[in-house]
Amino acid sequence: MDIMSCLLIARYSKTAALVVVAIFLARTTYSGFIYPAFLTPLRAIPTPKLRSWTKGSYTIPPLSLIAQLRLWKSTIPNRGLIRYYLPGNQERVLVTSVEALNDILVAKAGDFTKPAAVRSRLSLIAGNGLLLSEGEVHKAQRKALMPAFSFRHVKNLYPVFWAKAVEMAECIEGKFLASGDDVDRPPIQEIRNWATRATLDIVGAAALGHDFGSLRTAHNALLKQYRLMRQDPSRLEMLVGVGLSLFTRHGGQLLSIFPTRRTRTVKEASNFVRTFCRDLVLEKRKEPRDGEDCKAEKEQRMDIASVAFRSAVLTDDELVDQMMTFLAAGHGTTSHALQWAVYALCKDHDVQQRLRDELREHGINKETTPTFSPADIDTLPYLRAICNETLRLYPPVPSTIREATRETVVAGYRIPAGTQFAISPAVVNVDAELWGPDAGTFNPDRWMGEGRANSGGVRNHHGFLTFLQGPRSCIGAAFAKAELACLVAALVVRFRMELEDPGKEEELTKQGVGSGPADGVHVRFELVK
Ligand code: HEM
Repeated sequence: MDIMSCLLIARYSKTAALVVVAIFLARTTYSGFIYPAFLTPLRAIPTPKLRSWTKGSYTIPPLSLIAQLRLWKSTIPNRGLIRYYLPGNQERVLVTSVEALNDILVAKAGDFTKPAAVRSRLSLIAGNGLLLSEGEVHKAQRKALMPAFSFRHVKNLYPVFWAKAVEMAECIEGKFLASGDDVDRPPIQEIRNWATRATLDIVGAAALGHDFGSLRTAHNALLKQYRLMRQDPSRLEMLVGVGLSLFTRHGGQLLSIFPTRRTRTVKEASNFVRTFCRDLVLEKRKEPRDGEDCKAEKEQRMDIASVAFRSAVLTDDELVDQMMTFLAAGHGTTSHALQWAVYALCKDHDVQQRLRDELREHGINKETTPTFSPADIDTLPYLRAICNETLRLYPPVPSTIREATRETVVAGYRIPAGTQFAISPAVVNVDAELWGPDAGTFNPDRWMGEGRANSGGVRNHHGFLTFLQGPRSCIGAAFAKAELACLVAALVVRFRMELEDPGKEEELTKQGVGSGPADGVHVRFELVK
């Protein structure tokens, strides 16, 4: 290359670099200052005063994101909506009133979907099943699956929940020590470990008709794949994501196309789970074709997938996606709920003892467990109250997102298509206007007494948002509540539980799916005599 060419390249690369810097500065100024202050069509909606381009509206770093949302809700005067900004100054709207919730979740539910970026990220973990389908496809899938998730049918699954809950307690006690295991099992164990294994086994047996046996084997291949899929993006990926967000709303989606080590690992793990579910469907397909006995046996299968399979509405491929959805939506969430329940019970020994007394009064104790009818679990008011209060104060899905697909109106504000909303059970479930002044404390008694068992005394049913409301509410709510009740009962009847560090305080921190106590809850188990 001659000297002239070198000089030309140097000159043009300098110009190109200057152009990139200029575009970057112009975009930053526009999206960081001009747009949110003067141009956004949402400027009538109140917004936090402080804002920076790198942190968006999150300007109080020691506060978790959830704590920050709660602070805005209680300190910024608003009429149901608060506008805030993510890092990179992407705009989002927090929904704070029951009227606005009703607009988005019920009255105008058809005007909202999960954003495409969220769907494409979640589809790897949860398949393209009920959780992520939209419109008419969703309606048809929901109709096909409703009978299997109805309370009447879920009751048939209680024995499975109870058997697995007892197995978990027995494992903690050390009943199934493999040779080589420590015979003097230490009394302190991490609840997260057992909760994850128990809830995977339960969703396997009750929703898929397959026993993973993960309670008895520490290393489960499927659990490993879910751990791999939950990897957070690296710092570099996050930085690139924020950079991309300056130019496009689809930065997250673009990022997932880059073949980084993380995206490759997540795709491989997703394929593993998909292949596993496909094999299960093939097994179901191959099963008894001949013989009345086999047919009768098949018809007795109560697991959710078998019921859906018998209805013959879903194709095999659709069933594979639904199975992936049940696995993803059904085990982490309940595992987190159990971890929070144990944490709350360890924090209040009177509540723990009162529950133990109730269980015993109803004839449930370690020895008489086999004669106990699992369906009785619904008849224990205090157990139910504790589970509901745990789900209220520590919602395992602390927030979710909706995007307007067309221009619409929410809480009286005109909302353009593309506006994103944060719907946060973690914020709404502790609203003092709905729950009273003790909304932020763990108080199972709010669910006790005349007419309170199902409402907890909340002023409006949208105030309990743990399973959302409306046509996109959790289809597995009855399943999850009964499962949690069995798991809690089986632990409390057998053990007196105390935190390893009784002074430890835990709070909900993360947004999105799956927020458990940060340290997995280290508990000292003492056998109840
Ligand atoms: C404590 C446990 C659980 C909690 C807190 C929970 C919470 C939720 C929430 C908040 C949603 C709505 C998400 C959104 O649209 O943004 C949802 C949807 C869903 N959940 Fe659950 N869930 C739990 C357990 C389960 C279980 C055990 C299953 C199945 C076995 C399940 C299956 C589903 C499905 C299929 C959907 C999609 C429903 C639809 O869009 O029509 N969930 N869940």
